[in-house]
Order: sequence, then structure tokens, then C-alpha cells
Amino acid sequence: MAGFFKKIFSFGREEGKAVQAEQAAEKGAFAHEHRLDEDLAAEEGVPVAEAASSGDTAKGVPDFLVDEIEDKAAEADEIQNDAVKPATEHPDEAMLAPTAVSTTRVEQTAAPSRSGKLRIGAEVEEASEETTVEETPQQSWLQKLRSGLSRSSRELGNNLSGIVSKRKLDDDTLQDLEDVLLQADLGMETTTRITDALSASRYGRELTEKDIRSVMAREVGRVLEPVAKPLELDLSHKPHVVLVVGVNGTGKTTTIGKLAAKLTRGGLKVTLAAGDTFRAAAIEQLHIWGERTGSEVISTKLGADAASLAYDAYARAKENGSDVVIIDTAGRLQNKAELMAELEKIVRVLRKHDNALPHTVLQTLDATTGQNAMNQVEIFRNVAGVNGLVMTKLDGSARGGILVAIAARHQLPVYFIGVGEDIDDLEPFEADDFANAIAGVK
Ligand SMILES: Nc1nc2c(ncn2[C@@H]2O[C@H](COP(=O)(O)OP(=O)(O)OP(=O)(O)O)[C@@H](O)[C@H]2O)c(=O)[nH]1
Repeated sequence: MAGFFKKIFSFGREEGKAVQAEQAAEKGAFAHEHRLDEDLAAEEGVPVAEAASSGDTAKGVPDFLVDEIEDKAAEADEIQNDAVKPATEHPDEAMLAPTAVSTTRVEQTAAPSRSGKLRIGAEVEEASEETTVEETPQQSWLQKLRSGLSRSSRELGNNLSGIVSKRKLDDDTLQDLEDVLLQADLGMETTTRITDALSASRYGRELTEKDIRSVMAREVGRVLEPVAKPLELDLSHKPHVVLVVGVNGTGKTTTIGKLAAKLTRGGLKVTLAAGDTFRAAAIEQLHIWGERTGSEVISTKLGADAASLAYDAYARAKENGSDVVIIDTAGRLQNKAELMAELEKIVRVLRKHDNALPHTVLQTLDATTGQNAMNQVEIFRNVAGVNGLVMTKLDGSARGGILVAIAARHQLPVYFIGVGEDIDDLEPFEADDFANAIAGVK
């Protein structure tokens, strides 16, 4: 037995150990029957030219992505056992009429009232609450990140050793290096930064793999540093509304659960809205997260209007005094145009309450999908006004280079990374740790 101090308002990586025993018991409760190995994001390399010839039906959405999501929706429909009904289209007035909303009410321990701005990921307060939870040896999040990114780093190493063996840095070496860095999904901007920095300091001199890795870590760190920001919740407009969007299977619901756990442990009152009305399992999954985190869950029947549910959830969260309401959304509908229309509608309808809603639009990206994640950001940013990212599955066979390319292109804050399926596996994003892991620098 080992006692330790539980940090109540830290929202960081230290707290959370106190629920390990509970997690262990609950682990496995999630069937994950909807694991989407073949989600849209896995389909990489769709030629833009080929796709450009198809019709575009959603505002600001490249045609090839319309096709991709439509294809995935068709595939998913075949394998899905859920009895899916089409989302009903309501005129706005009808939509705002009361709907059959169900809630899971959960006993919450009395939480201190919070106000002002809170940074999620930073320590806010520490309490000396002794716990008696057995500490089980666990991989640290950094180990998980490193092992997740080891594939990227190992591939890079193999390619680099071919380039640098007994060669002085010349134009050919720089060209080879550029190819290797682009293959690692780092994107042209960051690749050029790295080759320019090496050229400036080592042109004509012998170059080792270690030299390249250390310049790479430094330059990637510089690209990531501006986007590594903690999520800020402004509780002056209680509840702070977080809309979570992303392609199916990228980890929206799981991330919502993990985030709710951080917030409730920090003394905040959270309401969850099951806005993925397309899939019964998603609604069920959110209810389980609600129970685990002591959050009230607002849901409705399968196939019901998601915008209406979001509208009702906000009203309920205001009524129940929530600090934060987190809204799940579908990652897939019958087709891509519908998905985009639904997201636009959720935003439009939420704004009937308050034009500033939603305050935060988080997009989840699956780190194992590589280049396609860039396309996903382009789409969801246009349609849903994404203003922050979470990269999930960095513990898996991650292809983390794309996060660097996305940071360089979009400069959207990366609030968290997902490093596992457990409740504690959501970590604040830290630029240097990530840069070192991807460059394979200790
Ligand atoms: N290894 C790992 N798995 C994760 C992580 N985040 C989510 N997952 C898993 O990824 C799968 C999909 O996660 P969900 O949260 O259901 O994804 P979603 O985006 O809500 O999917 P839809 O409801 O289909 O739109 C589940 O099996 C999760 O447990 C992570 O950081 N690491």
C-alpha cells in the first residue's frame, strides 16, 4: 500500500491514480464493438485529381473527402448492427420544441463553485487527501508516447543511417534528407526548416545521424511550441460549452470521458450530451462515461435530431448549474453532406441560446492515420469552426509526424494527447516531449 497526495484541481497527469482500482474493475466493460479499423482516416492517399471530378454537396468541403466519408458510411452501414434511423429534418421552430430527452443523474459530491478562467492541464490547487490505493506499476505516459512513436522514429533512423554514412553534407544529402523527412509526414514547411538549419551549420562537414536527430528535435519543438497550449475554460459564461467533432473512430467519445474525468476530479460539474444520435453504442458508451465520472448525461432516441439534443443539453446544463457541457457528435452519417449539414446545424441551433456558443470546438485526430488527418482538419475547421485539437492513440503504432505538419499549417492549439484507452490516458500536449520522441532523442 502506498499513500500519496491527490491533487484535486491539477487536471494534470498526477491526479487520477486514486481511481486506478475502479478502472481496473471497469476495464473491459467497454465492448468497443464499433472499433473502426477501417475508418475514413485509414484510407490514405486518395488522389486529389481523381476526387476533384465528383460533385461537392457540403460547403467548403473538398469533393474527395465527400466521397471518402460516403464510402465509409456505406461500409459502416453494412457491418453495423445498430438499427439506425435517419436523422429527422425539422424546421428550426419544430426542432426547438421539447424532445424526449433522457438524462442519467449521477450523485455528485459537493464541489466548490468555480469561476473565472481555468487552465486544464495546469495545477490549480493541491489538497492533502490521503488515499490508500494500491499503486500498480504502469508505463508512464511519456513511455507510452515514446513507444507509440518508436515506429516513426525507427523508420526515420533506418532511412537516416543510409543517408549519412560517411558522407559530407552536400546538396544530394540534403535532397535525400528532405525525402526522408517528407516520408515521415512532417510536411514541407518543417522539413525545410530542418534542412535549412542543418545546411546553415554543417554544410560541407561530416554529418552523423545524431546531428540530424538533434536538429530535428529542436526544429520540431519550435514548430510545436506555439500550439502546445492548455485548454482554457472561461467559467464566467457558465456553462462553458465544448463541442467535440471528428471522423468516426478517432476517439471522440473516449476523449470526452477522459476530459470529463479530469474536470469532475477538479471539482467542476459536468454535463455530457450524447449528440451522436446515429449510433446506439455511442449513446450507451457516453452513459457509461457519465457514470464513471459523475456527470449527468443528456441523450435522446436513436436517429433523433442532434442539434435539438444539443440545444436541450445546454438548457439542462444551465439549469443544473454545470460548469461545463461537453457535446459528442456523430463522425459518420448516411453520407458526408449530411454529416457536415448536421454539424453546421448543431452550431447554428446552439447559437439560439448565445451567439458565442460553442466556446470550444475540439477535434479528435487519430495518430495512426497519417496524412489523412490533415484533410480532416481542413474539413472540420471549415464546417464546425474547430479551434483546438486532441491527437489520440499516440500509444499505438503512431505516425506522429502529421501532427507537426498540421501544427505548421493550421496553428491550432493542441490541448491534449491520448495515450491509451483508460480514463487517465489523456495528457496535456508538451512540445519538447513530443519533438524528442519523434526524433528519437532521449
Ligand atoms: N490506444 C488508444 N485507443 C484509443 C484512444 N482513444 C480512443 N481509443 C479507442 O479508439 C476506439 C474508438 O474510440 P471512440 O471514442 O469510440 O471514437 P469515436 O470518435 O467516438 O467513434 P464514433 O462514435 O464511431 O464516431 C475505441 O476503441 C477507443 O477505446 C487512445 O488514446 N489510445
